Amino acid sequence: MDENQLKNLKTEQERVYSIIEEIDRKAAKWKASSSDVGSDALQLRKTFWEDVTVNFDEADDVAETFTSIKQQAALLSERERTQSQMVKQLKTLSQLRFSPYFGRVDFKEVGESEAEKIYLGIASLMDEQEENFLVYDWRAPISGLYYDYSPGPAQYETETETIKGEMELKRQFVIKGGKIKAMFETGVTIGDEMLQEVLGNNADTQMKTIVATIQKEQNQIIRNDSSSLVVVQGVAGSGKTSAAMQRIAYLLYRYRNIISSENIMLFSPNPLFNSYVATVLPELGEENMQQATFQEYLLSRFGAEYELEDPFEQMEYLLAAEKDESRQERVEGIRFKASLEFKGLLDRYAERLSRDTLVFRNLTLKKRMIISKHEIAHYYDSLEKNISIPNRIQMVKEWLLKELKKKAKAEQSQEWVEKEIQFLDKEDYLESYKQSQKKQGEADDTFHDYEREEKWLSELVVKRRFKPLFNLVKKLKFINNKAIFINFFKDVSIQAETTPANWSSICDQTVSSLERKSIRYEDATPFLYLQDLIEGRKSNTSIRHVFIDEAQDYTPFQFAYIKMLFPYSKMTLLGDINQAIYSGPTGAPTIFAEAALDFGEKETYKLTKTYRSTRQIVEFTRELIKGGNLIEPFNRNGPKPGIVNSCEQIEHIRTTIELIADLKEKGHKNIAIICKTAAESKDAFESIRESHDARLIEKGTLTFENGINVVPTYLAKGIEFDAVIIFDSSSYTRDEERKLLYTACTRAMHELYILSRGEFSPLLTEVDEQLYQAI
Ligand SMILES: Nc1ncnc2c1ncn2[C@@H]1O[C@H](COP(=O)(O)OP(=O)(O)OP(=O)(O)O)[C@@H](O)[C@H]1O
Repeated sequence: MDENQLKNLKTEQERVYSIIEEIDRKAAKWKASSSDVGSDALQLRKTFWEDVTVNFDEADDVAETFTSIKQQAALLSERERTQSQMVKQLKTLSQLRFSPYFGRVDFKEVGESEAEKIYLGIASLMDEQEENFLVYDWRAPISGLYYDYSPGPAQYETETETIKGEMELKRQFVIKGGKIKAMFETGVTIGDEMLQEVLGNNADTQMKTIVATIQKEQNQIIRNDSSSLVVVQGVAGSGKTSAAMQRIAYLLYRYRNIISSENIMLFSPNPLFNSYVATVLPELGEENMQQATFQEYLLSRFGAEYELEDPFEQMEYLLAAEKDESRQERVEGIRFKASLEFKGLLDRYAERLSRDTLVFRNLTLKKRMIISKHEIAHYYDSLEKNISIPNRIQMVKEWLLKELKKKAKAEQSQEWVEKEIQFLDKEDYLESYKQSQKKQGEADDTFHDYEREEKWLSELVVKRRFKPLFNLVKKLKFINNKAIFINFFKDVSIQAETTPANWSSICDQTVSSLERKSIRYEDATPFLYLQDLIEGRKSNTSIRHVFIDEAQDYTPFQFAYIKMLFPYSKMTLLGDINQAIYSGPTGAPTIFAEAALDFGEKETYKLTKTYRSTRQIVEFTRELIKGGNLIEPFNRNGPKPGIVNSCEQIEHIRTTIELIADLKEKGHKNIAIICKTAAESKDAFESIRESHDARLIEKGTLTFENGINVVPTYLAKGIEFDAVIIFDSSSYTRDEERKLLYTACTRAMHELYILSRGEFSPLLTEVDEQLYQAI
């Protein structure tokens, strides 16, 4: 370091110290007022009832009591809210105290004589007078300069105008515990040195924030606030998930008075992924968004009534099943059912249904018919055909509720009711007595006590018995959606141009599985779509922004359905067509099909630079896919991938065990043995468990832990490991398994090894031998 650099470092460190002093001053002040608010809230809770005027004597008094309670509750909740905001602010202050900022730009605005020094951190910090920013939030408009420009002419947008000027300096810091550990002047891209340092670290079971090193092209995605649909097609490891997480943080900041974390929804690829990204937003001082897998949504809709296949089971079938006629039919079915043409067929069918009748279910009680499906159909058919199906359904519902009430009343005199009264609890008798006493005071006193109680009890018995029926009707379960869906497949006359030639066999397959109450993954979304066309579903208005990660795994049909569920939401899709492991074995269209993305204002971004893996791993993995030469590695070095071609089973296991020991020895904390299927994973796990403390990851697993994880590819999606061992390349033989192998290999950050239990995969034979080491 030369003298000048030393001087700069000293000045910057002094500034850090002065910032920490300010943070401490603020923290002390806030702590004091937070404990005031805290004790206020505590006191309020303690004395809640003392300050409330409680009087139930007259109607007016009751109203007054109610208002008084409401006021007191509002006061308490306001204090509690302030208190929780203060706790949050104190937490942010303590994060800032550890590392107040990571970047600085000196920007001289046109017309100004001096450049302003802009320091960027995870949150803003004002000076004591609350006049000047000591640190700018990385999401503030002015902070855009840091991500988008190198020293020279630069500009940023505020809500109303473009501010132009000259960037005189751009500097990066690594500050830990209030000490500057490193400081670089940076050029066009944000510090290679800093990225080297970040990316060279061990993989973690939790994703990290990247705010200090966001790249220009990622920044555009993060800060796009004009498009209704943002589509990111980025290669493996290009920072799609990272960009999504920082984008959420950005939107929460940019629209902080309009949206909060509850208004943002992230569809993630598997339950493990939820925990993988769980700490990113809290690290940035924000709360986590809503998060679910699409399968979780489907399950919540189908409930326990059906056996619902998940995408993993579907894939396991496709990978393992013999290539016979039945598999071929299923493949063609999956392909067609993924398409918008198929959705069009369901629309046509629903249109036809609106002129026809629907299929209903009998309403029965203990096998006794209460209202038959024919009666329901009769009422439904009597309604005007030009009323929409969902509206007619609502009318049927109202009618059924009334009918049920009548039936329930008539039921009270039945013999079974009297019998059942004898089995009621003591509490019920007591309650009937109380009710009867209450009634005694009222005008009509035609009953004797006994009769009054008896009446009340028989009402109770019938009400309890009828309750499930009322619930069923309220949930529209009187519609036989399964039969309506089956009828669609039975009527093969409804066809599109793209309907496969063997459509009628596909339909037979579908019907037979539906009749067993088993819903295949490819049928789940179409089933719900048709159900929603019939029942009419209230769209979700609270979600304002939907993110879909690993978007390539969604079909155009599923995306259209998601759009229907969230009609008022903006969407951000992030995916990589080369990792489309579900559509790989079937050739089904993905969300990236042009028609699927026909959507208002759309912006598409392509990310071709990859950050996760070393240059050597990227140079190897990109050979596995078509068009891989466009993938640009980040220049970080490591050993070339190793390929071990062992044939014997015993030798294969011995090599795996030794390799894991080697990787552990080298200090890798997070090692994955990636397998093609769940069965292979089990097998691999059994083979190594005696020698190594490993963990088998299955679809029910909720978190990754550091150590040795044995995992099928589809559960390793979106996640990364220090070192990856592909357990058996010989199981990837078909071209359609290319994406699966590519996805598995691209999980590696520092080291990649490929083992084979027999001949190594033909998909690897085309790879240039220079790019790997044969071991
Ligand atoms: N700008 C950046 N600064 C620092 N690290 C980055 C940056 N961009 C990406 N990374 C790192 O690269 C790795 C891959 O990022 P991420 O998982 O977001 O990529 P992805 O495109 O979603 O990958 P995949 O599609 O393979 O799952 C992560 O370790 C992430 O922290």
